[in-house]
Amino acid sequence: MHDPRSDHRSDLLPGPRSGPAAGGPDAGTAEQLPAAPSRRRLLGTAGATGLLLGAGGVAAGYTAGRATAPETPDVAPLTALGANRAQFHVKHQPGILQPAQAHGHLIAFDLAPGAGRREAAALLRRWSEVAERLMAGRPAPHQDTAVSRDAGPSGLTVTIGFGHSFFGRTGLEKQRPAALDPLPAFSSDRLDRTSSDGDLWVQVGADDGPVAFHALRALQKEAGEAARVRWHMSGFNRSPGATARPATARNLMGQVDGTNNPKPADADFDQRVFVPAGGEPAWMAHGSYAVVRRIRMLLDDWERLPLRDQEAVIGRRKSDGAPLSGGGETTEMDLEKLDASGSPVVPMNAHARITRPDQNGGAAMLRRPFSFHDGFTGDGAPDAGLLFVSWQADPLRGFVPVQRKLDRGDALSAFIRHEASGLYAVPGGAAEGEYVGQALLEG
Ligand SMILES: C=CC1=C(C)c2cc3[nH]c(cc4nc(cc5[nH]c(cc1n2)c(C)c5CCC(=O)O)C(CCC(=O)O)=C4C)c(C)c3C=C
Ligand SMILES: [Fe+2]
Repeated sequence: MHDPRSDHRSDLLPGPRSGPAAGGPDAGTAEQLPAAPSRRRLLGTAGATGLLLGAGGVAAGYTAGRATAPETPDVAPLTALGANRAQFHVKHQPGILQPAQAHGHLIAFDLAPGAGRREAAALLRRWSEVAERLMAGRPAPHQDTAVSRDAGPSGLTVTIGFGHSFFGRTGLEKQRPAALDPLPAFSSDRLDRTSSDGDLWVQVGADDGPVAFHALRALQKEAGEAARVRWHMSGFNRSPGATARPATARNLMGQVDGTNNPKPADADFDQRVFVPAGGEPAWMAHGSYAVVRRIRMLLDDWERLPLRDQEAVIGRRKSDGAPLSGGGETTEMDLEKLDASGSPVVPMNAHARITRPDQNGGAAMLRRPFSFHDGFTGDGAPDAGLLFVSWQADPLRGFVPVQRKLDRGDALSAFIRHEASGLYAVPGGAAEGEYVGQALLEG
């Protein structure tokens, strides 16, 4: 029997392409609502009972490999993209292990004055219901706007986390994880506090723009009187199918970005990314900590840089992401290799050299970013860059040591600016009949 709680790869969906998070072939087995031909059969014969997809038994509380048809039996058959469905009731919340989708929204809320633990619990219950329904391709529970109708779930994921300030507002200080202590200040920070932090954080991703917007709007409306939007950012990635073969994503500087992400098949993947079952605090079992940074790219400066210099900044070739020491994209970087003049082929301040776990006491994180573009500044420069989202079991053993190192001498830092920051505790997935964060709010 395949136990979804013993193997997080059962949480994974296959994207139509590989992504920085799931690492392509390592993305694991997947479930999809059937694409066009088999969906016809689904609608004709299996609609009420659902269709068994993929192998596997059911661990108590979590969804097995079973998907039910969206409640729109009159619509035309879905494409593979539209039919792609992530499960809500899984060990790790959706939106961590799946390849980053084409459309993303990051949104933070503050609890309204007077709202406390009771209101927060009711809100998390409502958000969980919205997420579960929309991720299954069903309408929102209240006054659905039809924005995503006909599109299927399109790989929609909703991920919910708690910021440092949430615990004071709800009288749950004793439950606040030490790992949520504010990030240290970094010398390169240029942070706008109004678009940083927040009591609650939600990540929405989908491979269809209206599907992502629909979910974002439904969640915002369900916040009702309990919480108000503090900040919102939207981002994007390449659309599934846009490249001829699954390829690691490129960022807006044109670099192949995500090559050396930890892979779910790595022996230490879980240990690096997720809080273990017996970890502290208990309500964070199977959860993870998300570091969010809005990093503006100074693209005018970057694009003026000759290709050779751009490659030296990262330590990898721009064409295919291969290390400057030779080989292909996935070849191990040779840090010792010298050129004819005796200098390291991969410069000492190259970003891909100094971010490596072996240069940072083993510190590692799963990067699952979105690009952003929010127009142009007064001088015509694009307000564009990376919505950097990293996932780790402990930020003090993931993001913090690496960012400290980058702060001291990263060749990339001349071309980027950290403009907003957040750190959130993202609990494990909700079991069937439960809501996200229930163990915290009712524990
Ligand atoms: C503190 C963590 C990191 C920040 C902030 C960060 C910003 C950032 N990175 C790129 C582009 C690339 N990063 C690459 C590798 C890489 N970056 C980090 C961490 C941060 N990056 C890590 C841990 C790694 C992997 C190191 C390793 O194990 O080898 C690469 C190379 C390809 C890859 O492995 O992904 C690129 C390219 C940008 C543009 C950016 C801010 C805008
Ligand atoms: Fe990086």
